[in-house]
Amino acid sequence: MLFLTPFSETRVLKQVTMAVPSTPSGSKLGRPAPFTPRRPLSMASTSSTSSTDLTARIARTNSNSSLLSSTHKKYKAPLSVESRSKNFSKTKTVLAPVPGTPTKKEGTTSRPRTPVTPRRADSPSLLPAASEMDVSNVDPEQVLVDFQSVEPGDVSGEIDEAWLRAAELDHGKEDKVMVSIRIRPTELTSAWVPTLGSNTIKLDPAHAKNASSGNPAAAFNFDAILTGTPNKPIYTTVARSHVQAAMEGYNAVIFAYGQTASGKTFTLSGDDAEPGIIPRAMRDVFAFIRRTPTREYLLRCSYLEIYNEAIHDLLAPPSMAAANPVQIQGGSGGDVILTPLREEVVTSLKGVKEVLKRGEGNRRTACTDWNDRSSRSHSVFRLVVESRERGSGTSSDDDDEVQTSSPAMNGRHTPGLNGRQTPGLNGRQTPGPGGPRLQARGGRSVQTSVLSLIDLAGSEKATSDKERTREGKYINTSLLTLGTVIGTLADNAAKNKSDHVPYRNSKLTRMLQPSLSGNARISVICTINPDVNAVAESTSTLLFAKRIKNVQLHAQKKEVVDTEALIERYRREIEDLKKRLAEREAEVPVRSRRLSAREQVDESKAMKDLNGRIQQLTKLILTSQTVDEVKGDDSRPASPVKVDFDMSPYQLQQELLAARLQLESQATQILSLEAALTARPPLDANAPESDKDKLIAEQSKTIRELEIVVAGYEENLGEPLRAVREDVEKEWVEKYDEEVRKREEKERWAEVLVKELDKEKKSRTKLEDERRALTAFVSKFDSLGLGLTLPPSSKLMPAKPTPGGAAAAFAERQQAKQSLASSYLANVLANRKSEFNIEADSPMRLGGAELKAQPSLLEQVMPEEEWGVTDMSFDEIEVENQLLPMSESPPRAPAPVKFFGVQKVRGVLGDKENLPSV
Ligand SMILES: Nc1ncnc2c1ncn2[C@@H]1O[C@H](COP(=O)(O)OP(=O)(O)OP(=O)(O)O)[C@@H](O)[C@H]1O
Repeated sequence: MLFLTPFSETRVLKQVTMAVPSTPSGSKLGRPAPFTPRRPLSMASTSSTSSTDLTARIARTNSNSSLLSSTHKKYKAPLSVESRSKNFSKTKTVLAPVPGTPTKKEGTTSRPRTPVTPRRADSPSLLPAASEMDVSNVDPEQVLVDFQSVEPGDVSGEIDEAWLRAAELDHGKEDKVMVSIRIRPTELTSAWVPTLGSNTIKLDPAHAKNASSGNPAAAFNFDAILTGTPNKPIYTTVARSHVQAAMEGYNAVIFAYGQTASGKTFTLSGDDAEPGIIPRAMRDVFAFIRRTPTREYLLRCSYLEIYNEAIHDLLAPPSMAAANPVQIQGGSGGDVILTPLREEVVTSLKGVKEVLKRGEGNRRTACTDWNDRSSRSHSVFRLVVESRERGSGTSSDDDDEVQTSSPAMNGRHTPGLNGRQTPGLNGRQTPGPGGPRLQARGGRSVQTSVLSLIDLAGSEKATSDKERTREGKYINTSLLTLGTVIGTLADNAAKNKSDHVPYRNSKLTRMLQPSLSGNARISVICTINPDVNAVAESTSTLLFAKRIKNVQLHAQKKEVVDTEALIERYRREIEDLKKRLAEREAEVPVRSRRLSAREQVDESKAMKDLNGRIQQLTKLILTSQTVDEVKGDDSRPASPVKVDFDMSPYQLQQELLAARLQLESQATQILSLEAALTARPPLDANAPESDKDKLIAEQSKTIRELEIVVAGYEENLGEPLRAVREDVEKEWVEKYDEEVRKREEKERWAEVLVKELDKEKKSRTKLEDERRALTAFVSKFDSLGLGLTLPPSSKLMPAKPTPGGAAAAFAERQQAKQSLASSYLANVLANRKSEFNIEADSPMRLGGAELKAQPSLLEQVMPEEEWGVTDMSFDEIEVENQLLPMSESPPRAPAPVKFFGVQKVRGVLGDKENLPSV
């Protein structure tokens, strides 16, 4: 059995590496993997080892293995001569030195620089550009594995039936992470004291001073404390039950955690002599299939590594892997999708070995101060297990039968054998995440689970090599994040909290998110180096182990059912139930006579249950059909792998949108149905027809009564109220119209008035100007001694001039004229008022008092001194008044006065100078 690089190859590599230490690509094989000096290559290479030494070491190894937990006390290490010599035939130390004791090679100031093993250059034999077993190139139906196809040689000959039964009971028992400690054997003094019976480990008090953290005296308790070199007891104790769980449909994760050189890779991968958990798990997978004749399996492997926070596909050709680093995407239901990640279908143990060998060859390892072949990356080997009940071979299980009986599939479901094509393959080399899957069909559901086997890179102190130090930083950071995530999860579980878990802080934790969140069975093997100089690191590892023990799990099986078959099953059940119900109902009259009251109640309850179940199934059918309608041609609802990855992003978006709309309309439909259900009359669905008729009659009666009430209201109460309302409305409409009319009139009146006032203002201004001119003229006239006074009663007497007489006459005449104008205006206003029908008490009233309240310019009498005259001939006033055209508006009245006055003066003066022009 070869899972790792054959020794012969390693030896060649050793020579090449040592000859050309600084040119990794100088190897003919293109794989300058560093030689592990402490690992003997073969018996021939251990000539310095005496047979006495060898015997002693074998004895010690066996005693180590006896330190296993009680479950495996009787384990007998099956070490081959080769493996014994490999592990224990060194001249001085068997094991690699550990951190804290980096025994650098004597006489060398620095060890030969050993770069990290580059990704292997393409070797045609090992790295086909595209594997034929790549899942994108095969029809899943043609590569199924079942109990008949498993080669007898692929099955472990060491299966212990008793243990298997125990494992079956054990693997799903607890919703806790299984945590085991493996102490690497040492020839030096061990700082740790394991108590295997109670599965505890504590620090030897003599070395307590070396502990940097925690309580040095505290004993740690775990699920198993493991010692020794043999890997088989390790596998059976920490991994087998989880492998079994994965085969039964649960996700399972097994990982090794510990400081560098503590034995993680040895535990996971092992070597030829001591195959580790991965090869043993693969053997067990086929053993499980062989003893499960009821199911058929599709097995897909992937292998990746996380190096310096980048994910590399170890199964892809290096050039392709380097160009396309694997990305993590969020999938449905909290899953993560790794893409592009090659998955290879395996049908035999040989196939798995090839895949493992290829992946191992591409891993990055390097010589560090503590480990000659230290893993510089976290490696994850994943086996996706899809299984389905085997068809019985009857026509109902055949694909063709399913096709004809499943219209919803529209012929697009994966066909079976006979050379039919898996849809979407068509030579595609890079399928979407996961590629084609096993289809649920013929009523046979598909279970899917993932078994992840993880070899973490080891935590370490700074090394003497810059490149290694850089890697170490990435390694330590991601391990630190893992610790934080575990710590938070444990804390959340212990205190019933839901604090944010920083999964996204590293690729490792992001990838492990679905498992760490609980949907997986997890087994952790914490490896420790018992050397006294590594106490601090070992304590840290034990504290991590303690924390992860508290993480709560709740792994669920993932099963995809064939909806068509399910619906058919429901339909059959409904038919059956209806038949039973009808039979019971037919018996009711006869039986009810025989049954007691109590029995009758039970009988009715039983019938109610039957009816309830029928309804439930009908609902399930409706739901399933709706899902199928949404998916169109899909037989696997709720499975993300049904997306056609050939579709453009736009098409996908359209599909998504359509699905969302469909969902929304369904949600609305559900709401309205629920509302209808709530509003439904409270009649039991099982009630006899007579009860239903009674209820309907009652409701009809109620409706009629309500109708009468409504009609009565109309007749008795409604009509008078309506009449009153109409009267009131009519009355108020009239009043309202009247008010509107009045208001409009008043507005018109106001407009006229404003115009009149405007006119008056203009004429007054004009008059004022004239008056000033005349005043000036009269004053001048008087100053010349030409003023005259007319005797009050004698019209015939000639005028006798007196000083200031003209001014006085003028003032008098002006006053008379003003009073005349005022009375004229009052007349006009009064006429207009009656014309516009303005009431005496109307607020719009502008004539009379209001008009007087606003003193007219005509009424403002010029002060006496301005005029300079106080007297004016009555005749003149009279004449002047006679000349006033009463029919005209007042502003025009002063014009003749002015004209008269000036003419008269001119007549007297005979067109003398200084008369103002007008
Ligand atoms: N239980 C064991 N019995 C015998 N040899 C062991 C055991 N554990 C580890 N070794 C040896 O110790 C050396 C270092 O082990 P390994 O490479 O597995 O350590 P590691 O923890 O994976 O280190 P790193 O993190 O640096 O990769 C190897 O030579 C391995 O063979």
